Amino acid sequence: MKVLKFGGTSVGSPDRMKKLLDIINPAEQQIVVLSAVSGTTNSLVEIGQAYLAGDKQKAAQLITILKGKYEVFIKELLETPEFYEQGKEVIDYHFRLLSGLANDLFTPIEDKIILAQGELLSTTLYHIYLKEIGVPSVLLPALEFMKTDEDSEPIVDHITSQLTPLLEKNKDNNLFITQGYICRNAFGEVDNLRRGGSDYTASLIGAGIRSEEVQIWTDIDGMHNNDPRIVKGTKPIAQLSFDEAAELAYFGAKILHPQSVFPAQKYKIPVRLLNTMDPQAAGTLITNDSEKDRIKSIAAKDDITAIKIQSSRMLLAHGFLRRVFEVFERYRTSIDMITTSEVAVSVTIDDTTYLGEITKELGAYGTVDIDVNQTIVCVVGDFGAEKHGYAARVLEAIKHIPVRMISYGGSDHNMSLLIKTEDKVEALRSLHNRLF
Ligand SMILES: Nc1ncnc2c1ncn2[C@@H]1O[C@H](COP(=O)(O)OP(=O)(O)O)[C@@H](O)[C@H]1O
Ligand SMILES: N[C@@H](CC(=O)OP(=O)(O)O)C(=O)O
Repeated sequence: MKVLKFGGTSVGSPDRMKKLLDIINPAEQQIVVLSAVSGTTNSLVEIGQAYLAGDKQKAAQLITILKGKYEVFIKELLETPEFYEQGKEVIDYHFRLLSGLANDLFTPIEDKIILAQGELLSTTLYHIYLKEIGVPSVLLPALEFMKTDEDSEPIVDHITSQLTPLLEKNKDNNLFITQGYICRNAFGEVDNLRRGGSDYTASLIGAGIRSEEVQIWTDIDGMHNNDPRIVKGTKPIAQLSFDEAAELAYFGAKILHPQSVFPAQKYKIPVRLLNTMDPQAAGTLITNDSEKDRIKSIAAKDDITAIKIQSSRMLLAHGFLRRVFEVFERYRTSIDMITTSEVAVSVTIDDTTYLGEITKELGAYGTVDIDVNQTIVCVVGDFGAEKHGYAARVLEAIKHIPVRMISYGGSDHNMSLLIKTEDKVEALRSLHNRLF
């Protein structure tokens, strides 16, 4: 069975939703994972923020605006009065729930319930649309099988044990629709897999049911060799290894949720990135194989903070780095890049929630310098220890840009450079012109 995920842009209008059937083949067994209609999750985030700030009036205004958009949406999606009424009831139910939260004590638990409404709406409305046009489908509630543990890690075995009987119960059906992004956490509360998490849902389901293939359908024909929002003339990459795709997704290629690669990689399930607007385009195939000896793509990740700890005590000392890293571990802050010299170590982080505490504790080991507004530019390809010339080509391409850190050799696929965010556009364009 294949798993097909359609992102917010692919279900972003009634017309787009209707066109999904050009891609979905109701004669073949498949699980279709839908995101929320584009823009919805952003609006839900704002509604939650208004409630958290105690501004019920603003929350009510935002709810009215969003509800208005859905009222227009179902008018175009559902043409017969009977199914339009069903759509209207669904909208009324979800928006009553959103408004009703004004009467509760508002905590992050209620906030997560708000965020879940986007995917619940899109999947239920699509299910009604399929009924209207006579295409049989089964709506699978993701909250029954998608679960995370105490460390917020999804539990693939839980998906297998909960989803398999649901599929078995409906084995005469071909088409299954379910929500991306949403899950239950270890306490049984409604939660989510973080922004952009529907890709992750698709990959987790793929792993859970040992699917033959996971397809991520979006608004572009696969992973491009640079960020198409910044650089002109980017091109799709036909094939990537799981490791290369993971590096690109983690370092900013928005087309793929960073964690979505791992479940597919673990269970060796091919992932295809495909374009809803051009279904015939080849897209990108992600498997264990990849074209060798080539620079594949460039990505960039903003909002990076660099921290340098300088200490003569580091000279010839063992255990220094462990003590430094323990500080980050205590504050559950992950490190992206590391470079060391004999008297200093520099690391980068993107989560600055505990920056103050971390800086204070690191102060016990040496002088601490912080640089904000940094960007990691990541060049991905196949350049293992035996290859030569790649680092030189990369550095030559950005020789006019100040580089704060360079990381090379951590894996065979990645060379990362830390630069000021203000230099990012020039760096991406210059690398593109020189490397491709
Ligand atoms: N290297 C890249 N290759 C392809 N798309 C990229 C890349 N970097 C950024 N993007 C952006 O990712 C967008 C698709 O991702 P996303 O917004 O998450 O889609 P969806 O709404 O379908 O989930 C594209 O429109 C493109 O602008
Ligand atoms: N709706 C969620 C989950 C998601 O994956 O969306 P998209 O597929 O549009 O990136 C979000 O906006 O974060």
